[in-house]
Amino acid sequence: MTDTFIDPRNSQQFRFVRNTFADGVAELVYAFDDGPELVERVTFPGAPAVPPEREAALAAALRLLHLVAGVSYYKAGIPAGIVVEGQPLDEPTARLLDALYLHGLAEFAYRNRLDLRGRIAFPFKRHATVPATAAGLPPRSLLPIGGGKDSVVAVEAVKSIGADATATWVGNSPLIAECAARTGLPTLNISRELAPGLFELNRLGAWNGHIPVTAINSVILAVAAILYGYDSIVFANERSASVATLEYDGQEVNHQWSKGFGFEKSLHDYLHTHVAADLDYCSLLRPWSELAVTSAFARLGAEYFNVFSSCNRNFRILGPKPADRWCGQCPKCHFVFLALAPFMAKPRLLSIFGRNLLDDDALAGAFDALLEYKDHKPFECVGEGAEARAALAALAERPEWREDALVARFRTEILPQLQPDELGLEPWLKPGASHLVPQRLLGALDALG
Ligand SMILES: CC(=O)N[C@H]1[C@@H](OP(=O)(O)OP(=O)(O)OC[C@H]2O[C@@H](n3ccc(=O)[nH]c3=O)[C@H](O)[C@@H]2O)O[C@H](CO)[C@@H](O)[C@@H]1O[C@H](C)C(=O)N[C@@H](C)C(=O)N[C@@H](CCC(=O)O)C(=O)O
Ligand SMILES: Nc1ncnc2c1ncn2[C@@H]1O[C@H](COP(=O)(O)OP(=O)(O)OP(=O)(O)O)[C@@H](O)[C@H]1O
Repeated sequence: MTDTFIDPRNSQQFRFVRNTFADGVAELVYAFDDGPELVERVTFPGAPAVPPEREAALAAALRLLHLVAGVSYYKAGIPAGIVVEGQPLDEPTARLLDALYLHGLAEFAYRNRLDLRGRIAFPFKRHATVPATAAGLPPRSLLPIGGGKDSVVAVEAVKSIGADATATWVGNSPLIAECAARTGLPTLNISRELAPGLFELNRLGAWNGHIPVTAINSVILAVAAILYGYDSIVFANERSASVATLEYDGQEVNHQWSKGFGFEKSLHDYLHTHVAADLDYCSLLRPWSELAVTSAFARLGAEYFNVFSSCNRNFRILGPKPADRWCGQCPKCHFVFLALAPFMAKPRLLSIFGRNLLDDDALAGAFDALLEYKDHKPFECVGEGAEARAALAALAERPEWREDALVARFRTEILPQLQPDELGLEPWLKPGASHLVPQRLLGALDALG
């Protein structure tokens, strides 16, 4: 092993070296060729010793975490070779990872003009895997909190049926901590420290870009569920997250790929067969569009209006964070402002954002992209173009909004080009059929209807 980093774009192999777990700290170790080790640490506070019937599940969840979290490091070099030290993977594990790395890095590949098709192939040995058994997990849920409207809506729905649940988040965001405290639920904060070597590799000119962070958070929560004893992990990923940002050269690029239903179903099934038969993974908001979620948030979220934020710039590890909770400049701020506007009193919305984003001519291009007018949807966690158009069409009819610069522009320039029967708000408020919410929590799903 050498001790100096070189540009990983010249490497031949990405190696999953080992993972260890002691005193509540998981160490996930990677390397390019025989270069320095990259060590990510995830700390589970006050982790108890697991009972014997959960040991196999914990080992399987930690191994999966090692494999999934590797995507942050693999992307730095994308070498042709992938080596997994230790016990060979079985075919279903390799397939899960192939899909995650290919689709979860699709935006990264598109923006760096790379083609990862045919390049990512996790090695596996064909052998029969003994299916995971039940780990004796008690009936309580981990509710991930992201600081924004989606998790608030899911939390309030779960609270409404009195289910036993813990508000959980990964990382050290004070904003998320404040939202979690506001839920009134018990809380669990898991720390995650990326390998410092990744930033050194970035300085050396490594490939860089977006990664499927929800997949990583999901598997961190799977480890937590086994460790602390929870039978379900209940995310707040809406239906709209499954819709691609753009398509090119016969493939879809979805900024939110690991928030989509395809990944949810794959991980749900994998956890049952390979980790613990009694561990459920689902998204409570899966049947709902972004507009249905903002409508529910306007109804259920008043307690959070002065603490929540959907602006992802708050959650940077390195880059500058906004002075206020909403930067007002990113697509996420623009979309959430627009999606809340039909459901919230205008003065309330302006007090949350500090200004009227729809009365700012300079933002015309930004809102056009949200509408998929002259541009594709931005690479951000935003709803479908059609729901953005429905929201603006609704505002165009409201006296308090219709004269604001961008609403007036929409009325005169864009609306005449659209089909009136495709602009209704109501269809967006109806649930879709697909979800994986377990029986015990179905009442929470009903609470949103
Ligand atoms: C907060 C954020 O949006 N960050 C994205 C941004 O990174 P930036 O350089 O501006 O800041 P940092 O977050 O401090 O990242 C520093 C470097 O570390 C890499 N990195 C970070 C976390 C991680 O888990 N793995 C990593 O490798 C990162 O690449 C930087 O080099 O731009 C980056 C490049 O496009 C994005 O990768 C950063 O995104 C974060 C991983 C992140 O947490 N983003 C979520 C807010 C996010 O995008 N969520 C999506 C869900 C996507 C999914 O499929 O799960 C969403 O809400 O739609
Ligand atoms: N740091 C985190 N730790 C654990 N879960 C997270 C974290 N960040 C986001 N999540 C979860 O990932 C899912 C997607 O995040 P997303 O940012 O869309 O949700 P949100 O912050 O609740 O709402 P918004 O769309 O308003 O930002 C949600 O279930 C959220 O709780």
